Amino acid sequence: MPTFRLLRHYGHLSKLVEYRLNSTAAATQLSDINTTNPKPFKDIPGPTGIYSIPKIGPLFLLKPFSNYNIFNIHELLDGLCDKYGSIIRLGDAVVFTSNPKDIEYVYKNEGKYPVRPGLDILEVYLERTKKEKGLGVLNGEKWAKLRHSIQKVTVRPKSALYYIESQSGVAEDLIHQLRSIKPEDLREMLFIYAVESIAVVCFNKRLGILGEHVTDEVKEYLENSKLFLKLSNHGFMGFPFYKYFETPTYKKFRDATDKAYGFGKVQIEESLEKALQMKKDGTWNPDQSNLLMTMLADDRLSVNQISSMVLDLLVAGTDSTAKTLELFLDCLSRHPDVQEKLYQEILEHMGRHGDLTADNLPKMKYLAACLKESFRIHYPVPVGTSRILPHDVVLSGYTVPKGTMIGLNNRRLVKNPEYIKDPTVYRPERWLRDGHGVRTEEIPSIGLIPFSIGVRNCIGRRFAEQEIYLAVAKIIQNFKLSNKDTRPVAERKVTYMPFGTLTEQPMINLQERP
Ligand code: HEM
Repeated sequence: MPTFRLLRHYGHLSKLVEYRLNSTAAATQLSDINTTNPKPFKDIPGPTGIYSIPKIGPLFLLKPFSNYNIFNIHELLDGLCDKYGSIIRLGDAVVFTSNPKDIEYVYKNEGKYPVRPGLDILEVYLERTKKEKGLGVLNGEKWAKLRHSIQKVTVRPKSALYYIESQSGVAEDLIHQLRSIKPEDLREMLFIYAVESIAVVCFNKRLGILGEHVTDEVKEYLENSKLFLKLSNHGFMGFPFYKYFETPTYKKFRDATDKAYGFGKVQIEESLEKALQMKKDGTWNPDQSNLLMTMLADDRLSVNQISSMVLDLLVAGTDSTAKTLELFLDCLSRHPDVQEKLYQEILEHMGRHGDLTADNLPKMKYLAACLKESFRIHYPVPVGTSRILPHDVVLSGYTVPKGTMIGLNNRRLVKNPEYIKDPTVYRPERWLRDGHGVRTEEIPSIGLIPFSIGVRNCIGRRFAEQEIYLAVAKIIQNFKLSNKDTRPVAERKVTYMPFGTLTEQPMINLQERP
């Protein structure tokens, strides 16, 4: 998610309570909705007393009044669901639901221009520095226009396959690096891998940062992009003073973002120069996927908009993928049986030394099942996505007024024994289909949607999945993973910053296969 897109959707209770939109979008009237006599909003179960004070009540659920903050908000929500059920109301403007029917209903009613709660600190930064807003910050028609231009080259099933060969080279370099690293360096290495891999898509070139000698410039970029993510999270909590003056946190955020953007900008300028030259010379083959060229060919987009969009993808596409990889490898390292089965699939389709290709990737069904199960055990985001609808809806029999922030709690849904057998067990087989295309276990189709669905779903899904498959297939082809920590996967604590990451460093041992 675009990292900051994700940041936009989750938690931010102080911000969420502000949302009551007066949308003019075409509205489905309550009378259209399949419900009779819905109960009023105020009857939705949830914490009462000070917690239900309009606007500020939900803030009392968080630090310093409790042990919860934006990083462990999933634990707060779990506790509330245990107490109140699948739909809960927080204060006067926030609802979370893990009822699959509600989730489906919200997506069906999200409208042409779905709205997610925003990440204001980034928006404030972009406005103050007079930078173009990317997909991460836009809404309405402006969002739709930009989305339309970019999704042509990102969401088609084959979009990512165009890059598979170059990204496979990045995975090869990762293996080389993994041969000599200590377990405690794995997290950093996966982050660098994710940057290098998405850069292939964004700039049509290798940055060359997955090498022995990482330059100071690259180190600075890595540090600042991490700081950017971390501070974006901090910006969520409490009253948004940064909107009115430059608070110390805002200043740190501003400096980190300036530097992270600065690095990306240099890359973009170089790549744009080449792309413009190709356009001039007529040497660009439009059948060849080239994100920058496709955007340049769209006269409706300015060069500044293109730059900001590419930066959006770069930032959004790194931490998300790196953290998912980390959680996935941690699951595999605790399940030698699963690893062995996956290794056999790799031998069958890729061979002992071969690569993942556009031909054999679709055959790797077990690999895909393993990733799905990893997403289920450690949902990548603390809830799911969220929406602010332009009209009233009825969820779980209660009226939910327009403008309410509706958190779709898919994370909770895919851990609920009502819908998933043995939810704490890592069992990729549950995602496999039999010869008739039927899943071995019945699972609600709306349950596991880590990239979300609908017109505002994750634009980078194909790239993220491909980068993860490339890395994991190569890692399992070359190493046996083990873990000194023998706790079951479901007991591993995850912190959301904003993507799920192991609270304790992953301590995975990589043993070279003979
Ligand atoms: C495992 C990795 C990833 C996960 C779990 C993830 C998840 C998500 C989710 C849940 C959303 C919100 C969708 C919604 O509200 O309906 C989202 C949006 C988005 N993601 Fe990802 N994402 C990942 C990787 C990426 C990558 C690699 C890129 C870029 C190449 C990317 C770019 C975006 C963008 C630009 C949006 C905003 C789309 C919009 O608002 O139109 N994501 N992502």
